[in-house]
Amino acid sequence: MATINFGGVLEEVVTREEFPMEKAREVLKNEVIAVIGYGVQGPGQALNLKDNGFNVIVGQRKNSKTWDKAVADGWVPGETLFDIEEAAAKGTIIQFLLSDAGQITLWPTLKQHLAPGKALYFSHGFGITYKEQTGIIPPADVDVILVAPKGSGTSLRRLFLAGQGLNSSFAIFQDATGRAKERAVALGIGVGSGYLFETDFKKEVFSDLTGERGSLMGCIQGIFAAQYETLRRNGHSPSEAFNETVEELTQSLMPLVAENGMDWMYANCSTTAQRGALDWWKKFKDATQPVFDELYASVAAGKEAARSIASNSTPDYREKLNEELKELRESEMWQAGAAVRKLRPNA
Ligand SMILES: NC(=O)C1=CN([C@@H]2O[C@H](COP(=O)(O)OP(=O)(O)OC[C@H]3O[C@@H](n4cnc5c(N)ncnc54)[C@H](O)[C@@H]3O)[C@@H](O)[C@H]2O)C=CC1
Ligand SMILES: CC(=O)[C@](C)(O)C(=O)O
Ligand SMILES: [Mg+2]
Ligand SMILES: [Mg+2]
Repeated sequence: MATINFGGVLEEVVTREEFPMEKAREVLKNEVIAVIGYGVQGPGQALNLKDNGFNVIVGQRKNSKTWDKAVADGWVPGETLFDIEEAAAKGTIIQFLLSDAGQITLWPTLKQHLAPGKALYFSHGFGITYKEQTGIIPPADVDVILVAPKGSGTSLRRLFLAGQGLNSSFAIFQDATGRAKERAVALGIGVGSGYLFETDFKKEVFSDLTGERGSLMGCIQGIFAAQYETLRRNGHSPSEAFNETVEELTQSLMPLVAENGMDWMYANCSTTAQRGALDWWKKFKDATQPVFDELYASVAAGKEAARSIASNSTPDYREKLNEELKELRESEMWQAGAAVRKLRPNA
């Protein structure tokens, strides 16, 4: 572990330098890693592990679109691709990467394949933390570990192919073999993480649910929609409103934030912009703080989990989500966005 100063707070993290891929391969050399589920995280983690030289198989429902996707990605039925139960039986490490709601349905079946000494791996603290709602209570003689990449499985794969990596958290819920930590860290390195920071299952799920409902996904769409509406109400064209709300942010300003922080992005804007942004950000913070506090409380009370389980367990959950995504896509703002994207010089 390396001790790093994060803004004045010292934290122990794992980097690729002190835990190189060679070491990860050594730790996992006798393991069969069974990746169960081939949705978004499944492909990213399974393909990265395979390309990094680990022994990986995929478990997926036969006669499904994702089974076909797995075949198209190079997994071979009967050799590296199996139905879920067969893969779970073969795996010594079982990466449980079904949707969080899907994990509840499969749990009674999956737990039968958790022979003593195996490791049960999650990429979210959801199933374990909200056990009253999920019923996921692992037997005491298996390791229960987590590696949660902080981003989409799609980005995990893309960044891996570009020679980069997403940061991930890792956690140990249960150490039955005495090897839980080295297994978790080796898997974290193997799936293509940048650096790894330690957490516990509860903190992982509380922060993750807050982040995706908040500034990463929910809040950002809310803020975009509000500003776009104000501009449109005041007679600005869709093109002007979209550029001033989204396109400039994603294409010009966020890359500068990613590169060197907020003050660096500000410093590369006009002094007029800097004056205004420095005056207004605190007002936005104050306006949204109560919403974030409400959100965190809802997460901590298990209400967000309940809502997610209820809506994602219905047979037509995918169609319903797609309908809502369609509504977003067809809103004027995002239709304007589609037109703007087509006009990008490299489009
Ligand atoms: N989507 C992402 O990039 C991220 C996901 N995670 C976590 O990783 C885990 C996997 O998430 P995703 O990849 O988004 O899952 P997903 O929603 O893409 O679903 C994964 C697979 O589960 C299958 N599935 C769903 N219900 C099922 C059932 N009842 N029986 C059998 N198969 C079923 C789906 O067909 C799909 O192939 C979750 O715990 C999630 O919170 C963590 C970080 C990011
Ligand atoms: C991509 C990610 O890490 C999220 C937003 O938390 C998720 O997909 O659940
Ligand atoms: Mg996340
Ligand atoms: Mg999440």
